[in-house]
Amino acid sequence: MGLFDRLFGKKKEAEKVVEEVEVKEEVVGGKVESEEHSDPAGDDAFSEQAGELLNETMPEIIAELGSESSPADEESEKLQEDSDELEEEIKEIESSELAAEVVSLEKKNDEQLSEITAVAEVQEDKMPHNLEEKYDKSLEKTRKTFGERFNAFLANFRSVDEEFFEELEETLIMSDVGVDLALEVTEELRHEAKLANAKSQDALRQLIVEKIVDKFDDEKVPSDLNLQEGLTVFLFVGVNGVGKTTTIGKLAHRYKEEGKKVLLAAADTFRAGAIDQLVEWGKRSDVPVVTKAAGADPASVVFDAVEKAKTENYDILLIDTAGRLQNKDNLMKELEKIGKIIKRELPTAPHEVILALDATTGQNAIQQAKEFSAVTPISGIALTKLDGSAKGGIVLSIVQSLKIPVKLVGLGERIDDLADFDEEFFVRGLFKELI
Ligand SMILES: Nc1nc2c(ncn2[C@@H]2O[C@H](COP(=O)(O)OP(=O)(O)OP(=O)(O)O)[C@@H](O)[C@H]2O)c(=O)[nH]1
Repeated sequence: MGLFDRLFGKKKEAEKVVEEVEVKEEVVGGKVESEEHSDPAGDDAFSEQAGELLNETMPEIIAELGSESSPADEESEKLQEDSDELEEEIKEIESSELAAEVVSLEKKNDEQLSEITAVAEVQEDKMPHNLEEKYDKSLEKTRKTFGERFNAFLANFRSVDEEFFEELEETLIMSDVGVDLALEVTEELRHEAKLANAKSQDALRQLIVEKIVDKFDDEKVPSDLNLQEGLTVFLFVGVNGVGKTTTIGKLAHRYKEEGKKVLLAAADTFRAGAIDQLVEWGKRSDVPVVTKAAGADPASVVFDAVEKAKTENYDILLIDTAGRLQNKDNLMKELEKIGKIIKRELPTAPHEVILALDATTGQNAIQQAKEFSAVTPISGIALTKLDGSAKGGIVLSIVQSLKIPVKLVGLGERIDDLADFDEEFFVRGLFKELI
């Protein structure tokens, strides 16, 4: 292969042909030119010669151009092969890099998983494992606020005088124990020689807490739920958002777990969302829910539910109602109608009318309790969200001023975060750091 070919490859073949032809033409031309003057008659012969020459060389050139195994092709094939090899190599590198990346991602994933597991284990360790621990944990916020307020009051203590009692009264009211209880406790302490003789903050603290606990104990009303041998009907009332539906769901789960036959009734037909929410809780606890479309008469839902509960031998019927306090007359009429229907079907029912109150709302909850009590007799209170509240002291206030027992407490959002009220766990959880 000549230098030209090696340098410029097949692409230059055509140019080569053209050049060769030109060179030949030049030669031919030269002859023409040189013989033009001496032998014009030789032109034809020369043209003939040129033609012959062209005829001889062209097929060769064309053949060479058309040949499949031209050096240019070989070069190109080689290049192609090289490029294919390179591509293969790149692919190999890429796939090995990818594999390495996959391995490193998997490793990262494993590390993250084990981190999550470790965190979950720590959380699980922190989770209260028995009821007392649950109370203790739920009352953390209340205990802290209560304790801080109380200790701040005692830190200012100089002597047990009138100013001291006024401050004590104020501190107790601020701590959500309720005005009545605060006044009573303070009044009784005024006349106790023990307090007047107390010399240290610790002694004072102990005496005051003792007095609050004793008063609470004196006033307390039985807090056991009124369960029947046969069907027990619970009617739940309370304003929106206090945790009424959640409490029903948790209670459904509890009784279902105990092997009881449980039925729910969505008599809060005021909002479609409320019906859906109860249906959802029904699914979670695997218990049926009697429903009607939003806007239907709540009393008709109650009627269907009591009928079903009776004829199909249910043990527990939990009825959710709408708690519209905005219009007390309507609420009263609605609850009266529901009550009448229940009584007509089952004269001893409802066995419990539970008012759900949100512990985080403090004195507002007491106000709600007063308003509901004026509309319908309340047999017990479900105090929800005790775990998120710093105002758990209202339990004392509820018992003291309303004389309605707190029967259930919500200690979290999980399905099993509902407990019967336990006075001892509550008092210990509330005051343990003060004694
Ligand atoms: N932390 C905590 N959250 C609770 C508790 N009880 C209920 N909740 C939450 O409070 C919110 C309101 O609860 P619901 O059961 O929907 O309240 P409701 O009174 O039925 O409200 P409506 O359905 O609007 O009538 C939800 O996010 C619940 O998860 C509790 O004991 N602790």
